[in-house]
Amino acid sequence: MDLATPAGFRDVLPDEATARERIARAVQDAFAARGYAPIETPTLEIMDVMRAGGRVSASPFKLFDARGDLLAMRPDVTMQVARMCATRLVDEPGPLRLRYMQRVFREADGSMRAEAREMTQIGIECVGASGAEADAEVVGLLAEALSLTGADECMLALATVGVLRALLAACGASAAWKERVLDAYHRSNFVELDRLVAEGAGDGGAPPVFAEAIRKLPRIRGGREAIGEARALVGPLGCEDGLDAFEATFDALERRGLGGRLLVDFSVMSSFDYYTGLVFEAYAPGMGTPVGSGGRYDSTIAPRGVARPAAGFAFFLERAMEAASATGRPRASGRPGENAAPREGSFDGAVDPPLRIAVPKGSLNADAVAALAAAGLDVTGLADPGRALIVRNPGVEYVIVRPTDAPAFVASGAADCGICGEDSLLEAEPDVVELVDLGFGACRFVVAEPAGAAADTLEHQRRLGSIRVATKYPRIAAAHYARRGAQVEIVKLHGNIELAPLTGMAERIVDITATGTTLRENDLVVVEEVLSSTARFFSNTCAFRTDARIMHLADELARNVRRSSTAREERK
Ligand SMILES: Nc1ncnc2c1ncn2[C@@H]1O[C@H](COP(=O)(O)OP(=O)(O)OP(=O)(O)O)[C@@H](O)[C@H]1O
Ligand SMILES: O=P(O)(O)OC[C@H]1O[C@H](OP(=O)(O)OP(=O)(O)O)[C@H](O)[C@@H]1O
Repeated sequence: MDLATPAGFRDVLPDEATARERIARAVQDAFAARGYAPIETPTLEIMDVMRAGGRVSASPFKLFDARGDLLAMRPDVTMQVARMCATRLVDEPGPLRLRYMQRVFREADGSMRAEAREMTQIGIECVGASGAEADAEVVGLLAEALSLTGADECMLALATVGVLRALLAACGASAAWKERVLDAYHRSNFVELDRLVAEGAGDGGAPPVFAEAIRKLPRIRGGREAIGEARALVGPLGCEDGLDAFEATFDALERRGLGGRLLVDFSVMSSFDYYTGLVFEAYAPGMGTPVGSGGRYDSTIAPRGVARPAAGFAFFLERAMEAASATGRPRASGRPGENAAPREGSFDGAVDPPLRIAVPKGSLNADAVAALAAAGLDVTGLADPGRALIVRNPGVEYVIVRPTDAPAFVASGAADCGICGEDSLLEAEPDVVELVDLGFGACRFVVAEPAGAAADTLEHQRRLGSIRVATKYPRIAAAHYARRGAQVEIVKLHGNIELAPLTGMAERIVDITATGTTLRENDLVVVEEVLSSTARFFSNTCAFRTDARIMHLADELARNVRRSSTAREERK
């Protein structure tokens, strides 16, 4: 008999269970002292209810019940509370102050399979109260709860979603363009945002003043002054929605003594769909994923058509305990835990732990090293590291990775930021901030088949209803064929993809081509274009928000890209 626990699940031993019990009691007591009453929600939830709030976190376990309803083990509790308030609590006079501590079930995405699939969510919802004091109450309680767990070095990043909504509503762009902008915000893809803005009004985009504001907004960050910066950006366009309330909330939190733990960051709204005002996330030093998050979601609870104000948060007990006990990831030098406060954009290494950058080996390596050197980093030893996998220089630490692994290193927080091809990011779909198109490593993804095989491929398709497509990039290939509505069977290979149609293993391939030499030498021809790719500089989401050196480096890299493209233009 195999005595293992299911993947992503674990037993909790007495030591840890005792600590969990103590912390949970302290946190629940603190919530209760503020008038929050306990609730419980079902472990299984109807999928449609979960989806009512927009994007849902992936639940690893779904099943049909005997009535034919599609159920999921809850990945989140907020939508369940919203449902509870819209139904059985609908006639209760507000404000309702509710607290919970429940297990939730999450599917770790792609490369992050080592993550837990069962976690303990502790949260509150405050329904029926609005205004700065209500918002500050919620944020203040998150800070207090995290302190009670021992994770008192957590930083809180705040934003309000009203500004972006107002910009999109007023800009006059096409619905499709606005949808793409929102999607780029959600995916924290600044490169795509820049591209959409550059498209211009002619292609359904926003006129330049609005487009520029939409591009700049997620880059606004700092302390209180960042609110003023946002105001200066969107005020002239009449899009200050929610900023007064946001400022009042910030003041109220400062009055509660939380000023030193607050970051204003308008990219935080990337992660949310159903929020209508304040949004916030809590980051612990050295941890690659947020410990908790929350916000105001006034229109979600709309019983009998009447919206009810609501705000809340949830945090993961396990992550908070990890943040408290440690220390985050092991660091080769510098003291862990020091990188909580937003830091200045310097690389002197005197105070800060070194910035850790994932650098691709292989064909992108030389250009990546050159770009980092041109941005002012000390790249000594990086071009020729021998068998060393980590190169340490003052203020910076390079981890040398296979390009396909770079997204996993950065998304998990094992590296603060990194470089790899856009193709690797598209394939891994990691939760990272995509910051700069570095321009090098240009290649195309194409569908190819042996020259003269078109008729055979068609016949195969006609007889069997699908064809076999070999690729190293199953997600990119599947997305391409899904867009075209064509049925294929994907054969995943790790290299020398061209062999597949030459040996009868598949009819076609989806693969990278740059010079076209490999296709030519193997007598393959391109039958479709899929996408083109260049190298990207990208960042861990928490590191991006708490470490000012990353934006500084992104700015330097982007400036150099612009400089070389201007020089190229001038030479023409
Ligand atoms: N002709 C090309 N062939 C392969 N990759 C290219 C080419 N041109 C540019 N690239 C970029 O370089 C990256 C791959 O680099 P490289 O060939 O060194 O690694 P790999 O061995 O294919 O990947 P891994 O080691 O991660 O499996 C691609 O992801 C792509 O972004
Ligand atoms: O158009 P070209 O300039 O000839 O480049 C294309 C070749 O490069 C890539 O292979 P890679 O070198 O990454 O090796 P792999 O087959 O092991 O992936 C790709 O898979 C092609 O085989």
